[in-house]
Amino acid sequence: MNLFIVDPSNSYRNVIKLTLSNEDTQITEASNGNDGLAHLKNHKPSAICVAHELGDMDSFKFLKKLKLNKSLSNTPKFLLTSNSSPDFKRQAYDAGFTEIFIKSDFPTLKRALHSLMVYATLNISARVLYVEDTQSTADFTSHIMQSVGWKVKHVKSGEEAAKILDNTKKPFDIVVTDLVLEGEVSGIGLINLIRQGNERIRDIPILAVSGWNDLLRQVYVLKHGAGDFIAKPFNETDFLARAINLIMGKRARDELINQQEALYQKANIDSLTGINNRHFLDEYAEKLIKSALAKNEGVTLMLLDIDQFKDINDMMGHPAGDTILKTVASILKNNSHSNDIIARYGGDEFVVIIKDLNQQEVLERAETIRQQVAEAEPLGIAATCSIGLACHDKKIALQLVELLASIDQSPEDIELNYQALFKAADHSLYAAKKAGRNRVCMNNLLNPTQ
Ligand SMILES: Nc1nc2c(ncn2[C@@H]2O[C@H](COP(=O)(O)OP(=O)(O)OP(=O)(O)O)[C@@H](O)[C@H]2O)c(=O)[nH]1
Repeated sequence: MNLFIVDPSNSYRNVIKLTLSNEDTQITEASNGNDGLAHLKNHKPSAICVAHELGDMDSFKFLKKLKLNKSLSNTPKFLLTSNSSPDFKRQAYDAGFTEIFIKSDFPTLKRALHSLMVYATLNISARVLYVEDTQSTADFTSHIMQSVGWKVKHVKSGEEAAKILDNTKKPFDIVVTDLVLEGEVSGIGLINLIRQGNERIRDIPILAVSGWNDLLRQVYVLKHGAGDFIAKPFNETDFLARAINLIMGKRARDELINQQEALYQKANIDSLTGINNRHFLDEYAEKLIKSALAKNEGVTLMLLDIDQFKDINDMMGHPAGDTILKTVASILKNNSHSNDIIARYGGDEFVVIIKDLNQQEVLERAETIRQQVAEAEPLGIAATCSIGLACHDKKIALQLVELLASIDQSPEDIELNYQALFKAADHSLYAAKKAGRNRVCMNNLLNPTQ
């Protein structure tokens, strides 16, 4: 960023240079108004800082003369003054200064210049869906966006825009829409379509453009979900600043979502196998089982343990053991339904919670898994597993309720929860191991094996 300072005080200019020495800012300077104006005839800095007393003129006169230079009309002009009286400040704003800084308040000046620098060096690329029915306005605005390197898709109606949003694979960074459009869908209609659309489009920032600069309409448009509003005819810098703010805001939100997702993954996903970990299981299994039991749905807890895994590790090495763990996880995934929970409980032990299958179906699923593990032989290594099941199936649940009723008890009186199912499945697993491994055992809670 280039900063131009006009101040007669050599030492003050040096202090500013020192203050901004850590920023990526080139500073040029002049010590009086005429030298400053002469310099600015051939240079276009990113911002101009002017002291009030310039020796040969004051800052108001300086600014008046500077206004003749149209190429600087969009350049921010800052007044550096020691005069903090409200009247003086008002005069300075009336004269056209963008912002006023108290000379001794270096931190505030530094923050303002830092923001300006971030913005000036912001080289964002963007895909824009631009909806405007008047060709001349569309040409002018498209040119503004294309001149900063944005890719603009221009259409004239809300219907065309909706179709493109539906079909496009790569999402747009922003939708810029006029309120009056060709066809039946208005700009506000399009905003509603986007905000109430599918999850791929409903968060796209929207900049609404209108020929009517009327407050009620602005508020109405913002309430419908536009991120900002700009009235025609607009200034190029104003338009781009609003569009960039919307795009950057969306990017910041997306980054936050990605960070949350990464945190979730770290906390709940087993890094070796990519399936849920014990933390996730402890958090959600109880809720899932409780809700299944409350609705009298069947629920099964499957506990799978690789047989003599320690020997495999010892003989084939830890990395080979890891491959077996990954193979078992993918077999479990391939045999699961979307609402099952699959987790690596720890070491070579896996848990699957299955909803609403009867005993026979659960046994068949477990048997398939056992067989596939035995046949997989990753890296040519034979491995088997033992599976313990605790099945609380629907029919049994009803029998249980009847049984409890006959002894004057209700289902709430018995502890049928995650811990109980886990314990029962663990008994089954123990039974499977004891009976020689590579087999499935079931414990139906009403007829425990132990
Ligand atoms: N490769 C690998 N091994 C692991 C990992 N986590 C735990 N283990 C090993 O898994 C083995 C688990 O063995 P155990 O469950 O005690 O017993 P086992 O050899 O499987 O015998 P049974 O269960 O009685 O059939 C231990 O040797 C652990 O060191 C891991 O992430 N990768």
